[in-house]
Amino acid sequence: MAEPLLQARAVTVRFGGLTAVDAVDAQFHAGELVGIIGPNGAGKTTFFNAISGVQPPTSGALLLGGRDLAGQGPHRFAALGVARTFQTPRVFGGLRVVDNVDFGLQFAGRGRTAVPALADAQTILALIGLSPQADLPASAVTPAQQRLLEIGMALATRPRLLLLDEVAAGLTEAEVEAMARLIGRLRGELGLAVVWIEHAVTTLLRHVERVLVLHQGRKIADGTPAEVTRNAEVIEAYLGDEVAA
Ligand SMILES: Nc1ncnc2c1ncn2[C@@H]1O[C@H](COP(=O)(O)OP(=O)(O)OP(=O)(O)O)[C@@H](O)[C@H]1O
Repeated sequence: MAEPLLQARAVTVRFGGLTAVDAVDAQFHAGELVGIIGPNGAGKTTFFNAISGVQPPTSGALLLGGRDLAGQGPHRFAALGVARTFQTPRVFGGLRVVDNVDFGLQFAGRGRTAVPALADAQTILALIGLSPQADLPASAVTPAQQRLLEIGMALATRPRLLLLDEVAAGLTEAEVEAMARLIGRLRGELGLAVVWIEHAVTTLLRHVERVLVLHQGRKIADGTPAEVTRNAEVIEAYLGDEVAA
């Protein structure tokens, strides 16, 4: 198999006496759609923070393009093709929707792209279905549209690896399905690797091809949805009997 886009080796994040992420090994390859699940407080967001430069790991390595980026900031990760969204969308409410995407275009400092769908802010808005809202202030669009906009801002940095943190939280069933279809297209049409944290496990497992399970900071499983839902430790820690049945 080709070299992974990003490889986490024994990544550990401690906050005082609490080990939020405990020696997690993981690798993500080009074009993969991977889910991350686990109970509240399992360390999912902290792991994302570590692999996007938001939270320097206490120990461990983060290999991108053969370099260890552990301890570097988000700009470095963005410049090397890692983009992420946050649990609470971080859009600039006073700026127009299109200007928010423009901000993303400038953030990673990448002037060119080989991907026509990411050529400029208007094209990115068309991809995520927000062209009609282009000139509205970001604060005026719906919560679901703000989540899409945050994905647009992340796409504007021209990533190779896109990290999505609960982008379907609080959406209606129809919106969740639309979001899942968009995520599938980002992977399918743009060839991005997408790693997706979501509490809506049943939806997630229907769409991803591999899933990592975190529990108390440790990775307790890493496999296909079918493998993970049969895993005794996962069932005990998280899924319960109904998903296993
Ligand atoms: N900045 C911080 N300072 C101290 N403790 C933190 C910090 N960030 C996270 N934690 C703790 O680390 C642990 C893991 O939190 P994290 O948010 O990564 O879990 P999660 O799996 O994303 O949870 P959720 O599904 O509820 O979002 C929790 O016990 C949390 O309270």
